[in-house]
Amino acid sequence: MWRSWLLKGTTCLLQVAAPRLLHQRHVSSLSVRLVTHRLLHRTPCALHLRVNAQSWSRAFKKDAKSTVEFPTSPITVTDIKQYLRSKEIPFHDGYSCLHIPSIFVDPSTRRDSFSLFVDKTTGQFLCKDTQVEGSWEDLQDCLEVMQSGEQDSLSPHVLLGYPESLEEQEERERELREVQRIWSSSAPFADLPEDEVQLIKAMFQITKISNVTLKKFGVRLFKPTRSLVFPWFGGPDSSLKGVKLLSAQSTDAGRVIYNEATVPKSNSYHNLFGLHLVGRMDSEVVLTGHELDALAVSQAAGLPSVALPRGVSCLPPILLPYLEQFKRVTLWLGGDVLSWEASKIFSRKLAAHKSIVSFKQLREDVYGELINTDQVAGVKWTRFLELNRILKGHRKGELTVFTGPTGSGKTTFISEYALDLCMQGVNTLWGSFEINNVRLAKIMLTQFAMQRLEENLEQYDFWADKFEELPLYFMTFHGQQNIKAVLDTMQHAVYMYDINHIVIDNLQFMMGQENLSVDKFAVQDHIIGAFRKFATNSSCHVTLIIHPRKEEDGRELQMASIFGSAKASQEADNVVILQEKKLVTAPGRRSLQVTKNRFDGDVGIFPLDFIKSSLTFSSPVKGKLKLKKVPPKAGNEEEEEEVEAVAAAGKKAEVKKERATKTTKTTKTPQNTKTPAAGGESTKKSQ
Ligand SMILES: Nc1ncnc2c1ncn2[C@@H]1O[C@H](COP(=O)(O)OP(=O)(O)OP(=O)(O)O)[C@@H](O)[C@H]1O
Repeated sequence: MWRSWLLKGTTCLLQVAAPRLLHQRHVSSLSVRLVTHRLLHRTPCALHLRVNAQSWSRAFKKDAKSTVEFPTSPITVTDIKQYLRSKEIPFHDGYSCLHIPSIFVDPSTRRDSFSLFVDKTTGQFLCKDTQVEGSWEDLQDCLEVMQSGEQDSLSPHVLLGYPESLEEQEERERELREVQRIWSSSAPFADLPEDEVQLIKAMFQITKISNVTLKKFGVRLFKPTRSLVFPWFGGPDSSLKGVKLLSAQSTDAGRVIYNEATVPKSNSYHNLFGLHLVGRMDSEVVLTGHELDALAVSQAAGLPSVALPRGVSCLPPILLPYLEQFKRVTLWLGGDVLSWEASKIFSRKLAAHKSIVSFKQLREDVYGELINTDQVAGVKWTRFLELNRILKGHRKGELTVFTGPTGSGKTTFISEYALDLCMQGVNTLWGSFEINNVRLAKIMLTQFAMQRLEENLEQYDFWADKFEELPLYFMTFHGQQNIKAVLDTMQHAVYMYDINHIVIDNLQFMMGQENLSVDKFAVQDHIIGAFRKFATNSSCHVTLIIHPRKEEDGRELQMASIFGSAKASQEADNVVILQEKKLVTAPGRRSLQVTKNRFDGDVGIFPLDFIKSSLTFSSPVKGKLKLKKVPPKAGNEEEEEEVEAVAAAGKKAEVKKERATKTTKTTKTPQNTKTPAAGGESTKKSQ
């Protein structure tokens, strides 16, 4: 029964998959709507984690965390090929990488002659034999050094130009010890009594997964927290590099909540779970969003299967070399719209042609949209319910133009608006040209913690640790910028981090570099048009803040206050205005007006009250709070429950405080309130 479902799903998908283009890999999305849910009777938890370019395993250079630099010399595959030819380096043209002989392995001991992979989009390289990785510039330097010294190979340590700081080294060693500690205190399923095995399987809704499959993938049980432990074996010696812990908890409402935690931390957890089981000659693989799905596929279909480290949220390019050997990659990510969209984005990265589609491909997408109308409407805000009522949600590929009077709080509002989405897993990139990233991050952190951290400095690390987990990146630009440089950076970030939302604050900072002999509004129209095109082509939402071109005292802003021509207003999918009515009785009172909504045409306006202490515009959440749980740490289940309870109490106190500040300024929020992500963020639920 089980197997027949799987095969049915496979066949169905293969019928709708794109006709194979010459030299192209077959990338298909399995119709999980038909399969996975029934297969395991469970829906894996959503992953809301961040990946950045840091690699735990790399022995050298680390990127500045969460900042996206302008790629100094955007590279093309033609440039890379030309360079390699000029150096007489042979290469194979792969799907997403060029393969060259590794220069870090002595030619006489090379196991695989083409084990160094150069990413066709970024030029970044990875040697699979030695794990050495670096930028295109690094590779060129290495090749120059090698050829000028007439050497056959280089030491893998040649790139140790950026030694780890003592702190980094200590952190890495601490993590390694933690990995070993968890692993050695975890039990293989074969060593557990059968009744306990059954209980655990029921908890994770994997009763059909056999002990043999669990053993094959090395899955163990960490008894103190009853978490499943998924190992990360990597490197040339397939050694243990990290672990992922998955725990399941039942709620009073009878739902199951899955939490996961990784060591090392999520931003350097680059594991394709199950990769160590893939043979060198395998030419087909199923790529799943969750470890348990990889087990199910392997058991039911007997196909090599690997799981992404962070589910559908991203496919880090650093993993692409490991997928190069496969002629067919089947994406099995989930049946919801988010997963469908991720499948499309990932398949582009894996080689599907960007500009050719047939209705055969579209047909499944159209069907998906028809049966998932709510998800098609986009990610809902948890702090701005009125915005959901009007705009229905935040959708990929759209352009939102946002304006408001000078100094009215545009940046402050959009910061909270974007933070809300980011807290729900929308990978977000900020281009803040007016205020620097430290100030912006401070505003966001205050909004995240919903309190003045200046007065609660002892809580700083707690909130900063949680904040660091958000999939949030910042461009490092400041002041006037050239639009092309900004667009190149955006493109790079979408490729590297699967960015879904880009905020540009604000358009005026791109105007200065353009040709001023041309009409100013023509320039503005041109820039809006460029962002529009980017949003559509990259399936990424762009929120563009624009200063109004004219403000008249006492008069509300309208669409015509922003745009130079009707053409520009046509480009935007949504137009949102922060209206400011200066009332003596309520000086902070603003209204948010939606004057254009291409999705379903609904427009409207609603009031916003500003809470100065937390820099938030969202209305305090009424009733019982739903709070996100802290990812489990070994042995702290009790503490976790306590944290939740304290969090709820802390939040109530905060709301009370806001009311109380009107009469007195002496009330303080409780000290040492270990509040996890608050602000009405809903608990991750299994569906
Ligand atoms: N509703 C409000 N009431 C009072 N102060 C506010 C309100 N919203 C924001 N502020 C404060 O006003 C200042 C300016 O806010 P912000 O920088 O967000 O405005 P802006 O519209 O982006 O400004 P600009 O027009 O210069 O780009 C900040 O100190 C912010 O904390």
